[in-house]
Amino acid sequence: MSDEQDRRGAHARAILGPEMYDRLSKTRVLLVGAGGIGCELLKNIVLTGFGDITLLDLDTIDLSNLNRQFLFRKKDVKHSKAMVAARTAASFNPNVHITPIHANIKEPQFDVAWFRGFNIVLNALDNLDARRHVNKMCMAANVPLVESGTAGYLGQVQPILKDRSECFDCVPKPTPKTFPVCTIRSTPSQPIHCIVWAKSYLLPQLIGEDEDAGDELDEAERQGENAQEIAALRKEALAFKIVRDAVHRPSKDEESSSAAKLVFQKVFHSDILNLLSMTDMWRSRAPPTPLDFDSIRDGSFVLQQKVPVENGTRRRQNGDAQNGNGSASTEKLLNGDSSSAASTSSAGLKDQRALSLQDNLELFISSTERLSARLQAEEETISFDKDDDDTLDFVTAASNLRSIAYGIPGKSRWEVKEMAGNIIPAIATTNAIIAGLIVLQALHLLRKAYNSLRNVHVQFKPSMPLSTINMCPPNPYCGVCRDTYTEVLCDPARATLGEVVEGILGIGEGVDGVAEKRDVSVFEDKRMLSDPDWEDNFERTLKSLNVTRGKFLSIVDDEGELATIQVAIDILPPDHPADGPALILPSPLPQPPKKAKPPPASSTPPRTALKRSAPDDDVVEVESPKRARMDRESTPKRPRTNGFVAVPFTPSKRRRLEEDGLIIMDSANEKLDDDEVEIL
Ligand SMILES: Nc1ncnc2c1ncn2[C@@H]1O[C@H](COP(=O)(O)OP(=O)(O)OP(=O)(O)O)[C@@H](O)[C@H]1O
Ligand SMILES: [Zn+2]
Repeated sequence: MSDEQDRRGAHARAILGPEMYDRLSKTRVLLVGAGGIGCELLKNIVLTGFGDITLLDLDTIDLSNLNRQFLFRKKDVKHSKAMVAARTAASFNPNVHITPIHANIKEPQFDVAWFRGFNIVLNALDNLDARRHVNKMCMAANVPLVESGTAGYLGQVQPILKDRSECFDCVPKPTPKTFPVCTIRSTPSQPIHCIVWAKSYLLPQLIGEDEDAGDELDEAERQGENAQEIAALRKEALAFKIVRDAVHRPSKDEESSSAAKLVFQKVFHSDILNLLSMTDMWRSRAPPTPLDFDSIRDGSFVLQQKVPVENGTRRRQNGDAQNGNGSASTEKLLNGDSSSAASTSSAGLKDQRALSLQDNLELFISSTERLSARLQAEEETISFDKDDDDTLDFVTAASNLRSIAYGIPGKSRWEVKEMAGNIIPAIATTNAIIAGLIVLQALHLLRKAYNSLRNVHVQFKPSMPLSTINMCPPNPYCGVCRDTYTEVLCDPARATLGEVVEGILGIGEGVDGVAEKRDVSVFEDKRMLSDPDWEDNFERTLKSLNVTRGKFLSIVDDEGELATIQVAIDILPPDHPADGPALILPSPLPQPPKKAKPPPASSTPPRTALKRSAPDDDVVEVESPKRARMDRESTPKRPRTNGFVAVPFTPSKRRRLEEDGLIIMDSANEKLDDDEVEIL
């Protein structure tokens, strides 16, 4: 060791002890995420002396990151986070080797074998999906993981070690705020309902990936779904196609606001008139008011209903603070006096300014025109991004217009950004504290000092900012870490599903001590690929079933006696002869233990556990003809809507809305599950 190296590491060596310090220089660590926590953590592990760091992030640097992601400078904006962070941090300690990767951790090349190449994984992510994925890969590869997260002043660090501690999925995560779709679709009563509508329903349908519903409806008709419903869906799909086409290809001759006008008249006028015709719906709630494009523009529009006044911006917006005349001024302002709104709020930032009805209409027109121009230029579809001004303006304007129609207070662009983007202001200090705690837990894991491991929480309590919880053993019903993990090396273009499944179960030719055939179902994620009475896919190659490198086949015991086997699909070694076998099975074959008996009916197992392993899980995606068969046989028919929602959703729309956290209720009387929150 050089003299400089010696001096540089003197403190870390004294604190960690020479043995641990020397080990760290050879420790291979994967750090996933180079954002708020990731930057702090990279600095920590570089200075502590972790010698071999792989840093992975999919994103590029945004201006808004610079206030806390201190490894980045203004000149780095739009460059890869992983690359820039690695370059900056490398200069802190020349003894450390950092490999930056600009990619999504879910990509297939980051398979189980790749994960196994690390001694420890540190998560510095910001979303559930990626966290779950890394957790599962670490369970499969049996690599210790430190999971972390912050939200404003709150933070959490969770060390995870297979078979010794709870994994990330042992405890079900609370579902993010959810809203019954009928509330979003027809009966909003809060600003957030209108924001969700604009962001998750209108915007995707207008400029997003909403595919042509025609084929889906044809299929639904063939499967005998209610004809009246299908007809209503077709009519609605056609009406929307006209406005969608207008935005994608506005006609050159007409005035430039014509596409925006078409959309406006459909969603804020015709659709509202339609809803009003369902008189039952408005017996116990205030009916909405249809808006009118031309009369709002020329200032002659008169809004019949009063919009309730909310504190803060709304009060200023309505001019009440100035003239103290509540409802009269509300009406005047909503009907178009935008100049007064602008002048009364001139003290605030532009984005915090309250918007009048006319302001919102103008913003709606201009943002629709901007989005339309982008669609005609090079972008095929555009999705919501809080940092994309055009989509944010559109959602701001559309949600406010809807709010006005329903007599709900409006929101400033600033507030819409916060609500639509689910933004909790990031606090640099919380990230720094959490990053320090991650290193402490990582050191316990590397030292195998398992009794010292703790879940640590940073809390908003000045008298006790940190609290710790002793490690809990895994949840015996967890559908992730209680599974048995194994791996096959194969050429997915040649290996068949049957060869893999029967090979893993020890059935068939060439296997010593032929095993008794067990009844199993096979899944890839939530797609069912076979069950004991339906093995048609056994002849098909993995590739043809889209089961490729990085994915898992789940072999589920139909009796529910044995743990599920998760088979990771990996590629053949590079020196494998081209004419060699298409499949290398693990040796010894996995021996799944007996599954823990489910708890009594009153204490239902965690939702996530059920979601992962239950063979009768809902199958939603239809990806192959085989799957269509599966869907027909096992998915109960959707009950008829009772007229509460004017037009039901096509299956793909339902799926997307559900992914956005919306619960689709087929009837107004349907009850939400315990872990779902209805925002009233
Ligand atoms: N699947 C993934 N693969 C790789 N990196 C990911 C993945 N998902 C999220 N990340 C990265 O994790 C990091 C999380 O950091 P952070 O929470 O500070 O988010 P941010 O996007 O930098 O900031 P903000 O969301 O507050 O604007 C981000 O840099 C993000 O790109
Ligand atoms: Zn678990």
